[in-house]
Amino acid sequence: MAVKTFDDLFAELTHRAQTRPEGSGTVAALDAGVHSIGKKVVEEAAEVWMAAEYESNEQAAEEISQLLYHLQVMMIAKGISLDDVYKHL
Ligand SMILES: N=c1c2ncn([C@@H]3O[C@H](COP(=O)(O)OP(=O)(O)OP(=O)(O)O)[C@@H](O)[C@H]3O)c2ncn1[C@@H]1O[C@H](COP(=O)(O)O)[C@@H](O)[C@H]1O
Repeated sequence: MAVKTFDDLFAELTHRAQTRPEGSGTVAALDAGVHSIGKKVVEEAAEVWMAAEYESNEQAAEEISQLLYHLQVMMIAKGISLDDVYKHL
């Protein structure tokens, strides 16, 4: 099976937001709102930092994946598209 890319995850989360399947953590996070998502972004960013300093690269990579997930949830909550972000890269 091919690995999931950043764009694949964004498409998946956008679909979750539109279809609102029961039990989706993404739907729950979106319903909780920007303030709550923002706290998760900061929490995961701190976990990335700590894992990078004190844990293995594998553990750091996992924390980075979680940070990317929460950043995408924030983008969807705010109506920010991939292109809105990419144009600044
Ligand atoms: N990639 C992720 C992903 N990365 C991180 N997370 C969430 O981010 C949180 C990470 O939390 P931690 O590991 O720090 O553990 P924690 O602090 O104890 O977690 P909480 O108590 O805060 O929930 C968890 O709540 C995870 O559910 C993710 N949740 C979902 N996805 C993917 O998003 C897609 C949609 O998921 P659902 O909306 O849940 O169906 C699926 O492909 C999932 O694999």
